[in-house]
Amino acid sequence: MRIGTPLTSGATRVMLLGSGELGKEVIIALQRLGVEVIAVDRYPHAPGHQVAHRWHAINMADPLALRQLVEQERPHLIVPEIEAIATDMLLEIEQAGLAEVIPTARAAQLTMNREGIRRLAAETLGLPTSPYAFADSLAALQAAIDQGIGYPCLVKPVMSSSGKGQSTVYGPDEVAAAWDYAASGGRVNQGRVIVEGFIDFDYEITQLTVRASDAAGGIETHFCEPVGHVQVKGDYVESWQPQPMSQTALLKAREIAKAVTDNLGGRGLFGVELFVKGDQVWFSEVSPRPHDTGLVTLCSQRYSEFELHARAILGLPVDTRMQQPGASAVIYGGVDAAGIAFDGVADALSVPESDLRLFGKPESFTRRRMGVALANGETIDIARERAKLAASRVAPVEVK
Ligand SMILES: Nc1ncnc2c1ncn2[C@@H]1O[C@H](COP(=O)(O)OP(=O)(O)OP(=O)(O)O)[C@@H](O)[C@H]1O
Ligand SMILES: NCC(=O)N[C@@H]1O[C@H](COP(=O)([O-])[O-])[C@@H](O)[C@H]1O
Ligand SMILES: [Mg+2]
Repeated sequence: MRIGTPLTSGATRVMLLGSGELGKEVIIALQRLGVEVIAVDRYPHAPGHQVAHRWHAINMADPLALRQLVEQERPHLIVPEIEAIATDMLLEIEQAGLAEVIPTARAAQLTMNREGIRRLAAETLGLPTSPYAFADSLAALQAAIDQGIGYPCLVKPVMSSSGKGQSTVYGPDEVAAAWDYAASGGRVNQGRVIVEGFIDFDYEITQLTVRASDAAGGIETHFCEPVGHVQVKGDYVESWQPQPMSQTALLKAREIAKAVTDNLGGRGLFGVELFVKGDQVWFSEVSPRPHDTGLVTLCSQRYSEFELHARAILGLPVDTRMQQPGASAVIYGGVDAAGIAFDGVADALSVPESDLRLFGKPESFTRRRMGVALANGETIDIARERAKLAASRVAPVEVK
């Protein structure tokens, strides 16, 4: 793709729908390639707003507001960064030729709702997943568990991310609480949940997968080294690269990732979430965009997942090489307050081979991800210890 000069009539314009910590890094990568970037989120001064050419705060789930903004800004590419977007309107925009949606409007639509992507993976593509059912009421949820899903199981809103509204249910007396929590925790409350049988995995990975243009004008699939991670309450707290895997499990993981991403199509980076036990691999879900656990690639790869996404969506060549083992550890807000400060940054950065990203979110919540520590080391164990140590030294504090 030819790239113009930002802020002139020939500019290459990219609009991010969602401008959190992941979008912020994509925007920085695009800015470095001379792209004009318009950052959109639901609230002002989102992380990506702070590094874009222009920013807007709108309700991205409102189709008319979305259409109006696209007509006003005329982006060449629209890059969804969160799930909760008016994806019907993205389809209309794509069909009208107003802009290209990354990777495709259909991919955004299928992955915004757990039902779409789960049925595609399990029923259309025949990939191994946890047993699952959908329910629209507490009674239906209880029936699904009784009729086969069993305990323990996970209950999740069909539309949510970062573990919001998700709980693990160990017995019949916990079902009602899980239903209520799911109904309150979805980003767009649909009153519908997925219930999944619990997979007792050895470890879980994100298989970052890139669909990029090749020299012949087709699309080639590239894989990053597997990213291992630890999740607490459905939200990632630590990740590392590479995750050691048996050759059989790695091949299966990549086969699954290829099948899913081939079906979703388009160009860009995907985060394919997989559970692994021995040589067995289950598909969990996929983000058609950079993945939070992939923040580790900011220190472990030659080109981070954000740079790879930027290159792939622009039709440029990619290189998924890992350079050195790395790890990331999340920094939560710890306090409910606006305009917080971070103490201990110097101590954190005195950890060998460490780095930090403080996202600049205007408001902190106890469990809101406000930053991440990164570290390298000769082994993943050393990198993980360093990242955790650096993260633990950063102290978010209220500014009085
Ligand atoms: N069926 C399952 N069996 C065992 N663990 C599970 C299952 N489903 C989810 N988990 C655990 O919960 C985590 C979060 O689940 P999931 O990825 O579905 O939630 P999410 O809200 O989409 O999170 P994110 O947006 O951060 O990817 C998983 O990474 C895994 O650790
Ligand atoms: N697992 C998905 C994920 O990590 N998404 C990232 O979190 C942001 C929302 O954060 P917020 O909830 O703190 O506003 C999103 O914009 C995206 O960058
Ligand atoms: Mg997930």
